[in-house]
Amino acid sequence: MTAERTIRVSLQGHAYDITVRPGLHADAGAKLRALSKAAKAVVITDSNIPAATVSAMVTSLAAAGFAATVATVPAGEEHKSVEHVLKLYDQILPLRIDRHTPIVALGGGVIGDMTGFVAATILRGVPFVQCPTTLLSMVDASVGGKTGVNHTVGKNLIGAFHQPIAVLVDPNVLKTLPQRELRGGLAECIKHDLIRDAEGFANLEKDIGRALAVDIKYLTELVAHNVAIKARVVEADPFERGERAHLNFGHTFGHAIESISKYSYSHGESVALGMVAATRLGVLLDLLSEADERRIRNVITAAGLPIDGLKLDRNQVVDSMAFDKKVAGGKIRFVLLDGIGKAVVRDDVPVALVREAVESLV
Ligand SMILES: NC(=O)c1ccc[n+]([C@@H]2O[C@H](COP(=O)([O-])OP(=O)(O)OC[C@H]3O[C@@H](n4cnc5c(N)ncnc54)[C@H](O)[C@@H]3O)[C@@H](O)[C@H]2O)c1
Ligand SMILES: O=C(O)C(=O)C[C@@H](O)[C@H](O)[C@H](O)COP(=O)(O)O
Ligand SMILES: [Zn+2]
Repeated sequence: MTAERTIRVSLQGHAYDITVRPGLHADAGAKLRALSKAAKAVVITDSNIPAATVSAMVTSLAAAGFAATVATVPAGEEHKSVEHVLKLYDQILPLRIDRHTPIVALGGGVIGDMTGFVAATILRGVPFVQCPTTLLSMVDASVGGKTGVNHTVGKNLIGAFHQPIAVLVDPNVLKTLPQRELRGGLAECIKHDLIRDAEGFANLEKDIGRALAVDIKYLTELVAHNVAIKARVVEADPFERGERAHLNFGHTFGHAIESISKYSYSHGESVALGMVAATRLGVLLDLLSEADERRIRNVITAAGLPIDGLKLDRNQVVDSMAFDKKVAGGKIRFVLLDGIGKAVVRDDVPVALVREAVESLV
């Protein structure tokens, strides 16, 4: 049996545990009961989450004395919108919840971000629990309290910071996850090691095949490793006033690609391409060696993620980067690598080099 791992996110007034164990969702109700006396709970999920995963959660909540209602949105990034948040309010408000009623996010990052936003805004704020079901949401999206939705102008442009009261990760649910989604999660794992952990990156180069083979023991360790990296960054800078921007490595290019492609590139695929472009920019600025660039391209390829073949209007991609939330004083702030394991932020990158980096994706 794989041991339970607990990673504390120590935020003043908003501390919580991330618990990781195969089979954990059977105990989700009991874990939540230790944090809440509420009589009701609401589960938000999407139309692709296997029925068995949803009913196991409802059963676990009921066994702990929660009368649970399920609210469902259609699956897909294109539904991460204000319109679907309104539909969730329509489903939840008639249930007569109160300010203590916990809302459970059961799904990938789309569900986690939307549920967090609903929880931040309904009745001016109710508690919520992250029960991530994709690798991407286990290693990244469920932690740190960034919640929100997309706008036609760009990714995640509407939202709020709202921390969950617990993150409950059951890696067994990854057995039903499509391979494309598993690969997407590896993009954020690669990102975490690139910005903070050179040794972790070397381990990932060696072991990435175990993730793709859905080795649950390995995936449990991988999730624990990644959430520990993310938790330390979020603790140091919960509202992204400084070093939290490092978690955006690959996202300035990535969000532009995701949005311009109308989400035909998934978040993980867009971040992979974004990391390739940001890596190229690092080489062009003499921060990173070509040998390190080869290692990065190789591990992204080994994860089954794209490094080129971009079929989008390059000017549109560059233009869309102006909507990045890290823009300050009209300047785009790029997260770059100053070697593997170390991130830096630069706001002095010539646009010609940005274009060259985007060209390298074609
Ligand atoms: N808040 C954050 O810090 C943060 C971090 C990273 C990404 N994100 C956001 O997360 C989103 C991407 O999340 P994602 O990659 O999880 O995508 P997703 O939520 O769209 O899930 C991908 C697909 O997998 C399906 N699925 C989920 N779990 C499943 C399971 N166990 N079995 C079978 N199918 C399953 C979903 O229904 C969906 O169709 C983006 O919107 C991104 O902006 C947020
Ligand atoms: O938690 C963070 O901080 C991140 O940047 C994590 C990213 O992986 C994630 O995609 C996040 O939603 C991006 O945030 P945004 O502020 O650039 O919209
Ligand atoms: Zn991301």
